[in-house]
Amino acid sequence: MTVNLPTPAQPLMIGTRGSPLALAQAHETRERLAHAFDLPFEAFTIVVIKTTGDKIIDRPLKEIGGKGLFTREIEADMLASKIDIAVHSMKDMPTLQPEGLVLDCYLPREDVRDAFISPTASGLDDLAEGTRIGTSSLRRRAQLMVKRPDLEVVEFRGNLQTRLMKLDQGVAAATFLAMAGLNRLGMDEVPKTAIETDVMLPAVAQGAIGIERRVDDTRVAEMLEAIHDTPTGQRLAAERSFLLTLDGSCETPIAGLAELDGGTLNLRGEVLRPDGSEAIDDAMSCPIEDGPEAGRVMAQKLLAQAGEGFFDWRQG
Ligand SMILES: NCc1[nH]cc(CCC(=O)O)c1CC(=O)O
Repeated sequence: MTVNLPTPAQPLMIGTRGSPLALAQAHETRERLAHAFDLPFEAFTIVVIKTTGDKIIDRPLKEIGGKGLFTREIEADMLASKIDIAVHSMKDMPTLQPEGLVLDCYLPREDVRDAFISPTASGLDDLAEGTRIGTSSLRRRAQLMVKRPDLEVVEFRGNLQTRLMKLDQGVAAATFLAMAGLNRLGMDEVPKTAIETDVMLPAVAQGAIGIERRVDDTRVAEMLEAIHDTPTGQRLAAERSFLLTLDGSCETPIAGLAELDGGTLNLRGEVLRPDGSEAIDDAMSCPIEDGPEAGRVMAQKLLAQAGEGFFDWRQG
């Protein structure tokens, strides 16, 4: 290793959002880097950056619109060299990064499944007709409507803690959260049931943390190589290629998951109408290195199958 390592006097600046989950992910990144290079924690500074998505919490995300609601300010600070790396939930990341930035470092992926959260019900089949379910995710709403069109969905924004509080207040009887977030926060006491991926296919990149950097920062590139998890990178390459070809945005219910089995990559994908009136899915297997191509091909197949009109509700 020839790089100039950071020191407490000249720390590596780690940018992150300020939510408890974002902070936990930034701390995990710092721990992994400190461990990999035998550095004290003081060689890293965690910088909390407030994004547009954090500032507006009283409206559904799809009404605010625009890509990168949770990333724009962080990326601007990185381009201005106020921070050196940014830690992101890959699920929330646009498929393309701004000029000058690159995302090619992933930490080992957490549980990819969604969790069913309810203080009273044990699962989707355990809910009376008309029960209110809280979610702000178009994907989860659409997938829920496929299985239980009789339930009522209410908009549920805010961070994990806020959503759990809303359940306690009876705003809804149940909600969905990613298992990954609950695990990373050590929230073992939350009443949850993991939903298998054949029942609810997760969002592309769910459970994965990505670390973004400036393209020309070779020192940081070398450091990040030491903590990069190759299997996670291979899976996300396939999933994000699928998403990119579908042109997925926040207005599009899309699910996708790649899994590795020896040298084989198994990819599943799904597109839905927001009201759950139609869902189209597909699965493919290929050698791991062909994952991105499989993602493209599967997206094109789904687009062809969906046909004219399927995406008409998609705005812009
Ligand atoms: N959209 C918010 C978001 N972004 C990442 C996670 C969870 C952690 C992850 O999937 O990596 C969550 C919350 C949730 O879906 O429960």
